[in-house]
Amino acid sequence: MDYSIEIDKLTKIFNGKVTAVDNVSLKIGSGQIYGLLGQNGAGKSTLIKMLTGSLTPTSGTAKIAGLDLTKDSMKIRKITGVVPQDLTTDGDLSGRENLKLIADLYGIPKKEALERIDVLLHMVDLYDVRDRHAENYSGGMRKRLELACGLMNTPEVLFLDEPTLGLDVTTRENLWKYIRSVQKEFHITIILTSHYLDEVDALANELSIIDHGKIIISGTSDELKKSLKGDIITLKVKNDDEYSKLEKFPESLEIKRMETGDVRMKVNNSDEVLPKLMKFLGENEISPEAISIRKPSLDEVFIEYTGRNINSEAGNTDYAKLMMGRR
Ligand SMILES: Nc1ncnc2c1ncn2[C@@H]1O[C@H](COP(=O)(O)OP(=O)(O)OP(=O)(O)O)[C@@H](O)[C@H]1O
Repeated sequence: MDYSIEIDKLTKIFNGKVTAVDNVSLKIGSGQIYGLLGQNGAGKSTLIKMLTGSLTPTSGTAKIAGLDLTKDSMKIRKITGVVPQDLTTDGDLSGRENLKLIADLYGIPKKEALERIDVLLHMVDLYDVRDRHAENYSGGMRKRLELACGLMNTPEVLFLDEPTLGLDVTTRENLWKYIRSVQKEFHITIILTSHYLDEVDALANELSIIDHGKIIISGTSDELKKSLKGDIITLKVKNDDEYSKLEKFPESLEIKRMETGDVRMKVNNSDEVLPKLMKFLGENEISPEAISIRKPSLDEVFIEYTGRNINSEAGNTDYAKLMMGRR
């Protein structure tokens, strides 16, 4: 396989204390959208900043399109595009002026720059508002302008750091359309960081889960889901005694207690197992406050490998929940 990015034991320790990226090794194939999925503070931005040359690694190496991160940093800047988390475009300039500014920074000849600006403005559907000040764009339009800026130097590799952060659901999904079309039109490799499971699931051909600076698991979304080998039943039990009794349930393939105190049980087929579980609960006088059943999904993968929900505040609203009403 042809690799766009080869990372070898990359580490970043801030102030000799905070290990933001911890010994990461990863190979990313050319021409795909690769997702780096992790909670806030997991180390995604730090990894991207090292790969794009804005942070020096504490140790380790990486190659971008065959170029060495430490030796060829200038060349790497020329062949990579970055759309950072924060807005970089100037609100006092129009969309077109912002793109012109980037073209000047890259030293792109004027005629070529003007042609490319038009192509990009059409691509992100901003051509009609090209002369409007960027500060008057909506959140989604502004992000699309950022995307176009990241493409101005026709990069081989494009880094998108939390591209839809802070956007509403509809605008996020709309932006996904543009990200897909960029990858399709330009055949470039896109590295996308996100803490939105649905985003990574929808866009990435392959992904890695990053937690506390480490890569926990990598693969396609389907591979990761299949690795769960079964359905998950989560029970909110009252105490250790109930947990000990539950451990004896014969149909359970695996059972563990989460940081939240919930019990997570893996079973082959929840449809068949559930009636048996209900009988077992009754016979053993276990009365959980809630039971939820989940088929393999990317959020389940995240919980399985990190022990936590990716967005604890979001709660469990996504899941089919079976409440038992015994509060
Ligand atoms: N310049 C810095 N100095 C000290 N610590 C830092 C610095 N930058 C990041 N960190 C720490 O490194 C860890 C990883 O941060 P990073 O921004 O890479 O995470 P992230 O996964 O991108 O999250 P987010 O999306 O919220 O930015 C965090 O603990 C963060 O506080």
